Formats: sequence, C-alpha cells, structure tokens
Amino acid sequence: MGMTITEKIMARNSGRDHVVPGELVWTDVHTVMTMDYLGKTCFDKFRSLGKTEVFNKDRVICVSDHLVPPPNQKFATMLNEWREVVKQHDITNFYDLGRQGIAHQIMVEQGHVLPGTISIGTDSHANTYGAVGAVGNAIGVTDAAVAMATGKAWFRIPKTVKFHVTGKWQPWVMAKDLSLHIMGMMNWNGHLLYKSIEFTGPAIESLSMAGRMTLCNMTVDLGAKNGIIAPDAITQRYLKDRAIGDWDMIASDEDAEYDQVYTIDISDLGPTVAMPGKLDDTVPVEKLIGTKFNKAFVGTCTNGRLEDIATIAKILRGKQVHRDVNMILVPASQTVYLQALREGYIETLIEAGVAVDTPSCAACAGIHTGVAGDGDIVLSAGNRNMTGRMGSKKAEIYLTSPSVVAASALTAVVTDPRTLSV
Ligand SMILES: CC(C)[C@H](C(=O)O)[C@@H](O)C(=O)O
Ligand code: SF4
Repeated sequence: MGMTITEKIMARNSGRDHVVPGELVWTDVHTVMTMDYLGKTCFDKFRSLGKTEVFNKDRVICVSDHLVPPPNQKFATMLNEWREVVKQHDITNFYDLGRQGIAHQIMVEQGHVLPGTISIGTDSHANTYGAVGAVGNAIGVTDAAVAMATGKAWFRIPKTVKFHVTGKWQPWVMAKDLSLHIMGMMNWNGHLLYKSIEFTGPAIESLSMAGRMTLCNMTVDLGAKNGIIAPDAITQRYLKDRAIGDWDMIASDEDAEYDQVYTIDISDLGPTVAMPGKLDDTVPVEKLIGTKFNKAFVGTCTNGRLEDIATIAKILRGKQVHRDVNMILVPASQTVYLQALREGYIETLIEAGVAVDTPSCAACAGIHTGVAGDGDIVLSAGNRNMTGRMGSKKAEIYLTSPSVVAASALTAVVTDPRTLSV
C-alpha cells in the first residue's frame, strides 16, 4: 500500500520505510519556531530540561510578532525578557522589531521551511508551512522545548483526508473563500480532527504561494493536524532564491489510502463570509449585501500577503474608503510591507483613506493595535471570529476575503466585489 505525502514525510524523517495511521513516530524536525508571546516560557522549559544549547542555532527560529511594537508596559517588559533569553541562546535567526513579521509568514518567506521536511512552532497556525509541501504543525511549549534540545518531535501518524478541487476561479474569488466554504461544508462535524488535509487538483495547482498559504493556514481552524499541498513548479520558483537548504520534490503515491476524498468544483464558488461567532456558519456574500459594519481589517497570517494587498489596492485605487468605516491594513512582514511600498500599493491605499500599520499580529487576537470595542462590527480578512476574539465581547466579527473587505469599505455595507467596475 502506498503512502500519502504526509505519511511519506513522517516516514522519511523518522528513518522508516513505511508508516500507517495510528503509529507513533519520533521524527527529525527541520526547524522549530517560537515567538514573543510564548518564547520566554518555551526557553524556560528548555532550561528546565537541564539544557543550555539548542540542537542547532540556525534552526531554532525566533520571531517577534504578537507584541511588537509594544502597545503597553506589560508587553514592553515581556519583550525585554524575550530578547534577553534569545540573546543568551545565541540564536542566529531572530526576527525582532525592524525585521519582524508574523512568524508563519517569516518561516515560509525566509526559507526556513522546506518540502519533505517537518517544521513545528508554538503557534496554532504553523499549519501554514504545508503550502510548500512541508508538514507544519503547532506544538505546545513543552514539546517545543524538547525539540529545541533534541531536534526531534513525536507524532501519531494522522489519517489523511483529500480535498480534490477542480474548476476555474471566478474573478475576485480567493483561496480564503474556499477555506470558508470548506468550513461551512464540514459544519464542525468533528471528522477532520487530527486528520491531515491534502489539497489536490487543478484549482489548487493554479494558486499562487500566497493562496496556498491561506488555505493550509486555516486547516488548523478545521481541527486538522496539518494541511499540505504537494510541491510543484510554483513551489520551486518560490523557493529558488529563499530556501535555506536542499529539498526533494515529494508527492502522494498513486495507491495511497485516504480516510475520505471530497471533490469540490470551484467554478460556482463566489465570495464567502463567516457570520459572527462561528467559523462554520458561512454564507455566500449575496446573502449579506447591505449589512452595515464600521471597521475593516486586512492582515494576519491568513491574508496579510503581497497578493492580498495588491487585490485591495486594485479595488481602492482612485477611490475613497467610506467615511463611516475605519480601515486598517497590516502587512504580514517587513518584507511584504517593503514590496507593497515599492509596488505603489501603500501609496494607493493611504490615498484611499486606509490606515497602514507596522507588521504584527495587530488586532487579530484582540491584544494589539486596532482592537474592537463595544458595538463594533468588523469585516475582517483574519481567521477567527469567536466572541471577544478581537477585543470586546460586544463586538461582532464577519470573516471574509480581502476583496470583499475592500469592496465593502467603499460603501460601508457588505458588497460583492464582482459587482464593481474595476
Ligand atoms: C498567542 C498564540 C498562542 C495564539 C495561537 O497559537 O493561536 C495566537 O496566535 C492566536 O491566533 O490566537
Ligand atoms: S496573525 Fe492572528 S492567527 Fe496569526 S499568529 Fe498572529 S494572532 Fe495568531
């Protein structure tokens, strides 16, 4: 019996010829990521193992993202402690304020994730790394500390569920819409818990790396262990000048065994929105046309990439954000920010009345800049919409794609980008 791509990666990194779902393996990890919010605790755990030196100073990646620049004294002090501990361990790749970005963006864009390998991080959206054909997984600080000491982590081999996606993307429809569509389709039935999700098919192959990252990123919100897309020519082109290390092209065997296969034709998929409070309560944008909101947010590890910024700039070019809307863009990293600046997107957006904030997680988890207050109705291109997620429990969050956020920002009511004359 053949293996799926995730099984193959877990087998080859644990010195095995073959693995089957349910088995426990002790695998090599290529990189371990930790970030400002949990990193100090992670290093404390590491020290409590009696260790002083990490397994490889180049492959423990430290990123400041949730707390930078510090909005209050508490975060400033946390950052000072974090910087101190990173310095003590002489970590080569420390992306601190000035070189910062959201950890998952940094991991992929700076080449710390390679096809066929395993990278783990102390943040739930480490699933993002599957976009380049790696197994990306979120782990707790204790497992991260062990991995920092040994270069290894344990896994129970997950069963794989395949989403085979065909058809042609409609204008303005983005990978985010497919993510939200799958959320609604699976309706939190628990079936994807601890599964590996593999995306295949022509509609996936036509996605840029940004779209692939969005799709794999949100598999954690489906309850999956990881999300993955086999590397192809697009992956190779993306990694060519950034990958740190060699990699192999790897794919599922023809006779791999899947727990379930779902086929989706995206030709009919339109812009999609998740209703406040529940990720799987998703509706086509048509159902919400005219719904009022007052805050618009584009950013996060899900939708803060250059392609996302290009999309909203295209929609807002030469126009004005409605006076009843506050719109914030937070690029996912300094690199993305600089590229967007050079492309002229930032200028376009500022002229349109968008506030551009320095890269960070921003208001996504309700702890940094741009949080929601009582009565706010937020149209967000982020990834989570539970009550209180962006701040006040009396705020509501609709989740959607950057193109819906931008189109709607022009009118202050939910708007279908396909109806724009751009
Ligand atoms: C702070 C961190 C542990 C958390 C996570 O892992 O998800 C955050 O990134 C989030 O999105 O809520
Ligand atoms: S952008 Fe949001 S979801 Fe992503 S890591 Fe930061 S807080 Fe978590």
